[in-house]
Amino acid sequence: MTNLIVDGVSKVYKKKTALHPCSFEANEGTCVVLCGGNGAGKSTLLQIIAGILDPSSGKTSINEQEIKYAREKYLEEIGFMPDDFHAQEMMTVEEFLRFYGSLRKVKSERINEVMRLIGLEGKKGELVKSLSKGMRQRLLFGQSILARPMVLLLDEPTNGLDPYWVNQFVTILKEIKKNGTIIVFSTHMMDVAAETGDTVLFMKQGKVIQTIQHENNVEETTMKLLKLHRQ
Ligand SMILES: Nc1ncnc2c1ncn2[C@@H]1O[C@H](COP(=O)(O)OP(=O)(O)OP(=O)(O)O)[C@@H](O)[C@H]1O
Repeated sequence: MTNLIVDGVSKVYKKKTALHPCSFEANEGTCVVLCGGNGAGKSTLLQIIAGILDPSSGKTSINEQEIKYAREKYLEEIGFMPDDFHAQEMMTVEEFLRFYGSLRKVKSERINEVMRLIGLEGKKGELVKSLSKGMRQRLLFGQSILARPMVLLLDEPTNGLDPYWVNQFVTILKEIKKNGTIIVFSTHMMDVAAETGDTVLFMKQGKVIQTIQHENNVEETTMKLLKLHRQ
């Protein structure tokens, strides 16, 4: 059974603490959502789990493989969607997916399947730089799921999506969860958090101030989260 353990990870930049020690566990087929206002520490935590940032303390492991001792094995299990593009603006949509697919030996059929799933088949010859914000988000999301990772990490995947694609995104996540993947993602959309999260971690100033175990009442969870935002 796949299992992700985040054990006391923190991040300090010079004198600033971006993330206080944070711990949680997630099992196969479950979703942990990170909520909280700007600067709460969500991206920092995701980047540490993704192996992009080194924590100042603590450790993360997937199936008992700790990143520090089995980096390659650990990273093989991860799909990561960053919050924006960094360098691939001059690739076409198809080139972008094929490039990332080749890094993980993804078959051509899977690349076409993902292109259809994210609704960008008709845009496959267009340059990334010419895409709208929502289309870019869909492409970044597509890249993260290409290799059907065991652990899927998504930084603000709903940013810029129109209501149709927010809905599609929720449907796709539920399917991915059914296949056993562990999902951890951040969002400012409380209803999406309540709809998809088995656990919601509400963060403020680098600390998890509340952990909500979602028990199928989407409205109640949404209201709880909105209340926390107002505090
Ligand atoms: N490279 C860095 N150097 C110094 N401080 C940083 C650095 N990166 C992030 N921070 C600080 O760490 C804190 C947490 O930032 P983070 O990006 O993790 O928040 P977030 O919850 O993802 O916010 P948002 O919702 O705005 O994306 C912020 O106060 C931010 O200014």
